[in-house]
This record gives sequence, C-alpha cells and structure tokens, in this order.
Amino acid sequence: MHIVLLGKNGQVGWELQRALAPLGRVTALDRHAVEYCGDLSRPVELARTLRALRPDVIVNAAAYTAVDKAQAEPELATQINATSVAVLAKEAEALKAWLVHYSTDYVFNGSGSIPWQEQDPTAPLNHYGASKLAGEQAIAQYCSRYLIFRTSWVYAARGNNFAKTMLRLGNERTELNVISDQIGAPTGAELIADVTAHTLRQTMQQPALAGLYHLAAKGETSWHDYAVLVFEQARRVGVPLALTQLVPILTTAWPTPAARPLNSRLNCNKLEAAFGLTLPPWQHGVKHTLTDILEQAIEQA
Ligand SMILES: NC(=O)C1=CN([C@@H]2O[C@H](COP(=O)(O)OP(=O)(O)OC[C@H]3O[C@@H](n4cnc5c(N)ncnc54)[C@H](OP(=O)(O)O)[C@@H]3O)[C@@H](O)[C@H]2O)C=CC1
Ligand SMILES: Cc1cn([C@H]2C[C@H](O)[C@@H](COP(=O)(O)OP(=O)(O)O[C@H]3O[C@@H](C)C(=O)[C@@H](O)[C@H]3O)O2)c(=O)[nH]c1=O
Ligand SMILES: [Mg+2]
Repeated sequence: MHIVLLGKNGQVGWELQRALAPLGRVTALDRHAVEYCGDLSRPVELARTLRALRPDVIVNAAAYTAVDKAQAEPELATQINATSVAVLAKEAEALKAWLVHYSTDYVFNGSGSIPWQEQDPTAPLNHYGASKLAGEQAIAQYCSRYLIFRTSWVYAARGNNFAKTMLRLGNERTELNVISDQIGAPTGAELIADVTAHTLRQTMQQPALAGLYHLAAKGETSWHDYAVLVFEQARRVGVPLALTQLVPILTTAWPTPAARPLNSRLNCNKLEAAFGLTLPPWQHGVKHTLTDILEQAIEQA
C-alpha cells in the first residue's frame, strides 16, 4: 500500500509519519517538497503530483490553521482549506484512492452546552471555520472513499499550540488572563494519528465505515482550566515560572479578530461505536505530552 501524506511537519502530520509507517510505504510531503508538489496553494501541481504517485491513500494533515489571521486573508485560507481539498477529493476519486482529512469544532456556532454530533447543523463563526466546512463539503461531494475527523484544541510536543503558548507567557509574565467560558477537549496529535491509522485500516477492509467522525479526547474543560493543569505540571517538575496569578475571564473580555465558539464539545460516540475504540480522558494525553515539552524546556534552561 502506498500512502501520500500532506503536511508532514504539522502537529498531526508529524505524528502521522510515525503512526502510518506500519501500514505501508509513506511518501510524506510538505509545502517545500522539491521533487513533488505538496503545496496546497498550487492545486495544478498538486494534482499532477498525485497522478504521478498514484497512491492508494491520501492523508491530508496540511491546513491553514491561523484562526485570527484567516480573517485578514480569507482567500488564502479558502484556497488551502477548501479549493485544494476539492482537488484532493477529485484526484482521490479518479484514482479510486482513500482520502483522510481533518476538520474542526469551529464549524459549529458554539451555542448551547450539548456535545455536537456529526449531523448537527453547522454555522461557523469565523473564516477559518467556514473554510474548513467548505473543505468537508467538497470531499463529501466529489469523493466516495473518505474519512473526515473533526477534532478540537490540538496540541503536540512539536509545533505551536495553546499549552506551549501558556508556558512561554508564564515564563514572561506575572499575571495571565485566560478565557473560562469556551469549553472543549484538548486533543493530542498522537491520539489523532493513532486513531487515524487504526480506523483507516479497518475502513479499507470494511468500506461501509467511511464517513465523517468526531474525534476528541474524553471529558471537557475551559482554556483557563487547561492552563491550570499546564502550570501545575510545570511546577511539579520544577520549571521556573514568573506567573503568580492566572485569572479566569469571559470571552467578552478578550476581543479577537475571529469569534470563537463557546461550546466546542464534540460527541464522539459514533467513532467509538463504529470502530470499538475508547477515547482517553483529555488530561492523560496532556500530561504525557507535557512531560516531553517540559523536559525540553528544562534542557534549554
Ligand atoms: N490545531 C488545532 O487546534 C486544530 C486543528 N484541526 C485540524 O487538524 C489538522 C491538522 O492541524 P495541526 O497539525 O494542528 O496544524 P498545524 O498548523 O500544526 O500544521 C498544519 C501544517 O499545514 C502546513 N501548511 C500550511 N499551508 C500549507 C500549504 N499551502 N501547503 C502545504 N502545507 C501547508 C503547515 O506548514 P507551515 O508550518 O510551513 O505553515 C503545517 O505544517 C488541520 O486540518 C486542522 O484544521 C482541527 C481542530 C483543532
Ligand atoms: C494566549 C491567550 C489565549 N487566550 C484564549 C484565546 C482563545 O479563545 C483560546 C485559545 O487560543 P488559541 O490561539 O490557541 O486558539 P485557536 O488558535 O483559536 O485554537 C483553535 O485552533 C484551530 C486551528 C482549531 O481548529 C480549534 O479547535 C482551536 O484549537 O485562549 C486567552 O484567553 N488568554 C491568552 O493569554
Ligand atoms: Mg492557534
């Protein structure tokens, strides 16, 4: 089996390089790839690359993920998150290949407090969410063999994420204000990659499993309470922090270019039932990955 992985150096892409390896030959590309094109802002060259490589599976971990910046450059976000994803879908269909793709809790408007199910109405609040939704819709329209995973609040030891931002700011500042009324589940790139490998293998043997799934760690928290855990772990291993006060604030007190959903809870029952999986509590992965991040921090200090 030949897998083409796009976005190999992102949080999820990096972990997929590891998790997909036992499934077959992996051609891992990023946007700077030289021999082939792995750049989602160049759809023509991208299609040419896929026709040349003729993969059995395309796994797309590349995306435009700068949520606030997307408000200022919506065309580029749409190109990468939707227009080029439509190209992937059409090329996958022509090759009779499988397409694996990732989407986000930000396709929802965040109303209420019930965890969102796959079929619930979408209504993105910002351009990133709208572009990701358009990507999902293109896949459903053009491709018959696909897995789309909507996940949330992704973190990893490698790459940029909220936990690492908190550690950096906690080292620089004595006081931090962090939003306590946006609720979701921090989900590790390792978990996403491992679940991808498992479900892809099963779906290729049982194509009726194809479709859209929510994939997030169990439980829920706010950004503020997530930050509390991050700093607890940092103190536990003796990382020096300037921070003395972590203040919970409301979203209304933190204006940003992009609006964000208050309710980012994802109901993952469909995934667990279809594949016989049990998703772990969000704290497990966060603690595990923080151990890696904090060891790096201590080595660098
Ligand atoms: N991060 C999160 O909190 C969440 C992410 N998701 C989704 O999960 C998936 C993986 O996200 P994650 O790993 O966290 O994202 P990252 O931002 O860590 O990685 C995205 C990767 O895409 C690459 N990329 C950006 N533009 C292009 C381009 N034009 N061509 C090719 N590659 C490009 C980036 O490269 P470079 O570094 O060079 O810019 C980066 O390596 C995405 O679909 C995302 O929408 C869903 C929910 C939450
Ligand atoms: C840095 C900082 C952020 N915040 C808030 C802003 C925001 O609501 C929340 C998280 O900040 P971030 O910039 O990490 O948020 P953001 O980049 O919007 O995170 C999102 O990324 C995209 C790609 C997704 O798909 C989502 O699932 C989600 O993970 O914390 C504070 O309250 N205080 C702070 O000091
Ligand atoms: Mg971000």
